[in-house]
Amino acid sequence: MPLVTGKELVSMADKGGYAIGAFNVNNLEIIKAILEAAEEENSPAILQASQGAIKYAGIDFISAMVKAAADQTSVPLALHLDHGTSFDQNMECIRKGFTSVMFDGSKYSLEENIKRTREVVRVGQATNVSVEGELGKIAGTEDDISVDEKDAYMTKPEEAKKFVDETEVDYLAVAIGTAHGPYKGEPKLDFDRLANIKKTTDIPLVLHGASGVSEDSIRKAIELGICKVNIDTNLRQAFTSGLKNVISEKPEEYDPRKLLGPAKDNMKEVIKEKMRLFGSSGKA
Ligand SMILES: O=C(CO)COP(=O)(O)O
Ligand SMILES: O=C[C@H](O)COP(=O)(O)O
Ligand SMILES: [Zn+2]
Ligand SMILES: [Zn+2]
Repeated sequence: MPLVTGKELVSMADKGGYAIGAFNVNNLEIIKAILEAAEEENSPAILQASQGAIKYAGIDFISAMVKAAADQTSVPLALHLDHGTSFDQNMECIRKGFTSVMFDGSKYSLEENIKRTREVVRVGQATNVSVEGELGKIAGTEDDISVDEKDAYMTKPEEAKKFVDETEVDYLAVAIGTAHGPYKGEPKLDFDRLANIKKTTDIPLVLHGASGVSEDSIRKAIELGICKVNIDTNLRQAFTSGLKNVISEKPEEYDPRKLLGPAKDNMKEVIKEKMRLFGSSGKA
């Protein structure tokens, strides 16, 4: 079926008490892994393109591949821009068929973030494309942030209310203790903060940096209002370990399809596990 909006999927999850997996895509094999997982689990899914994906594959290529893939699929899928950096990039993605975008204004002051995010939301509302905003800073695990800084980076519930009211974003990415990339230990999430943000904003919330967060913490975060869970690192790890295995088992193999196929299948299994954990399996 044709791509659906992100809001359609995420709002249903919000009402149903589950979350939609938003998986980062960079190439054909990753797109296929998500598609096959979604079909086999009868699950909706969001495919998202990061800044790195745009540099690697390009907006046109990603958009064409994902649209073609969705047309062959019987479950609802959305195509989302992950951590969009500028108004222009958001507009290009809207023009090229993305059904959801993100303006990440987390590096700006609250007022500036509101102003810039609002501009994107206005176009999103006019074109029926969903918009995600980010408040608080979701850093990388390698960013070496002190405990004090961590606290300052977290999303403040009262600011979240103002941000959501004034921008009218469809969903909000919150900083509650997760970070992008592989964790050294187990991250501790600030569940009280999450519950407060949900209470004051009452909109679908997004968890970034969810790879490596324990299953219990993910379940609890979903119970408290997370409706979109972003996963990239765990997919990369699954693909690469699958690839390494097949290369070591068949060192003479020279056909890329015979190396990338098993890597894709390994990634697919991880995606299916995530769909079951998020509760989106059977919800297509
Ligand atoms: O938040 C993400 C993409 O926006 C993904 O984070 P991870 O790579 O930590 O899973
Ligand atoms: O948001 C972070 C994602 O893991 C994407 O990272 P990337 O820009 O290296 O593709
Ligand atoms: Zn960010
Ligand atoms: Zn992210």
